[in-house]
Amino acid sequence: MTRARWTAETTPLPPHALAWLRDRVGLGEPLPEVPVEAPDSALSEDAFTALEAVCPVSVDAGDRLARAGGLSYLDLLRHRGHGEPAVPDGVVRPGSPDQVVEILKVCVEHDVAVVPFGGGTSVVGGVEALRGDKSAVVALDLGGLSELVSVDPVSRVAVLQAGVTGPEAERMLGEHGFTLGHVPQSFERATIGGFAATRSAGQASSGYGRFEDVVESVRVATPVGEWVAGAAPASAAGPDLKQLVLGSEGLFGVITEVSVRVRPRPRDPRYEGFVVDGWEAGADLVRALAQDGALADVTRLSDVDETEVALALAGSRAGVVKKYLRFRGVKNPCLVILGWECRSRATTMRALAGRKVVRLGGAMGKSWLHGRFNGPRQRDALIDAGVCVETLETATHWSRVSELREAVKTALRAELGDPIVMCHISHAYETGASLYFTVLVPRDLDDPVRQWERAKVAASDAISRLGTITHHHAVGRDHRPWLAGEIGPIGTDVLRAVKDRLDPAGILNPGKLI
Ligand SMILES: Cc1cc2nc3c(=O)[nH]c(=O)nc-3n(C[C@H](O)[C@H](O)[C@H](O)COP(=O)(O)OP(=O)(O)OC[C@H]3O[C@@H](n4cnc5c(N)ncnc54)[C@H](O)[C@@H]3O)c2cc1C
Repeated sequence: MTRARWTAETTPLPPHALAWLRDRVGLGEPLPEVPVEAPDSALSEDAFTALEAVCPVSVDAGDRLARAGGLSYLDLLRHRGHGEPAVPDGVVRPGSPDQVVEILKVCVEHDVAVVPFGGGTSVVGGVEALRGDKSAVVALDLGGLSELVSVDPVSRVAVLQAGVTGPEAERMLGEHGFTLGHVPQSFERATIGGFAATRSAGQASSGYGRFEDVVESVRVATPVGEWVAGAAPASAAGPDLKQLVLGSEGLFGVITEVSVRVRPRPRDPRYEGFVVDGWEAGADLVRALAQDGALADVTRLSDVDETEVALALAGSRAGVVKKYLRFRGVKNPCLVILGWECRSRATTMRALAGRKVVRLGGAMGKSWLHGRFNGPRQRDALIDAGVCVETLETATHWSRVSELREAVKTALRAELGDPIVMCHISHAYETGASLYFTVLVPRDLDDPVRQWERAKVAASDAISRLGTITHHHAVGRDHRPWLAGEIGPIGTDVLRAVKDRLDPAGILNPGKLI
């Protein structure tokens, strides 16, 4: 596993995409890759021996570097030698929930901080190996908790261990005829425990729900013992404590098992492309679908910039599509992708009737489906080509969606000059929607780290004025400065009180969330 790239093999950008980038964005200089070294491990011999008595532990430099941070743009730069990665002093690999409980006891005893590490796909510094005030820090790699524990086909509930990855969950559930339907763009690497710890949202969230919507219960190892939260499909037995664990980002305990609602595998999934004229018309359309109960499982609206890029990257087909759209009188094309897996296509199509929507058909839908995981790979290629590329996300109410989109674009332009800022809605609700931004700008070779840090602060200030600091990437270390403003001092105190009760020694994931 490498932290510097999404996959071992490079996926080069096609020549037409490179030519378009050079023309529209301008390419920076390729970044020289500087070898990164791990500092010596600070794990004491006593701590190492006590941990090893429970499960395998490694202090190998390669193992530690492979778990030094997540996969944000700045993480990737650090692993190419620009900026300092926080490297854990050891990697601990439990094989069962009971071993996790034991490890936490040992870490309390030996003053060792613990960073739960699922797929390591955090883009907000959630898996930074920060030591806090402890003598050492270990990455708790949950890859060994990789089983489907049980399936209840009558209730349609399955129990999965925390380290199961997205593809493995689908493979194992598929053998029973079920799907979880949770497919974020990080699907290939991210884990069930990570989805739960960050309240993740998949691409078909309008149909299957966000991850917290599918969780029935969680099994959590805490430094004060094991805790199971959630007992029934619905309950009025006080506040929903499992919701306190969901989104706790490894600060309250280590999630070892998650019981989830599953659905029969879709028999005839269908994805189609449409185009509307202009962002406002598109946002109105998605709002109407959400408020009339007519959303497709996958409902995505790209703004003009994102649509332009999608068409530019599509190569030769783009010319034909553009010609057709001109013929249909579309001046500002905004691409809409709709996909039906469990919801009714007929309901959506009835709601579309009478609206000014151009149908591009199944080929465009299929093209989105085939490219749905390309983002991370293309990001590697873009970084190689001298581009600063990163994403931002938020959610807000419908009445503020367009204002927030403009505010983020303005903030980024003020910091970055003339970047391309693409935006899409990928998760829609009756009362509002998420906004997801992708930023492309030639990388500043003198100080590539500071270039993005400044832009991120400006964009986050704009986001937090008008929406939530995060819709699905979570808080981690990077969004922490904005959380208190969103939840207020009492909210912060509540989280701190829970943390103090469950983790009195403060070993779990220091420096994140609160
Ligand atoms: C290219 C890319 C695309 C992405 N797309 C999406 C997307 O579409 N939707 C989305 O929601 N997110 C997305 N993300 C963000 C990220 O993938 C999610 O936050 C994901 O849920 C993290 O899962 P993970 O297993 O990789 O967790 P990690 O990155 O390993 O950990 C994330 C946080 O959870 C904690 N944690 C992990 N496992 C446990 C556990 N078992 N118990 C307690 N705490 C734990 C960690 O300490 C950390 O704070 C994307 C990231 C990348 C790099």
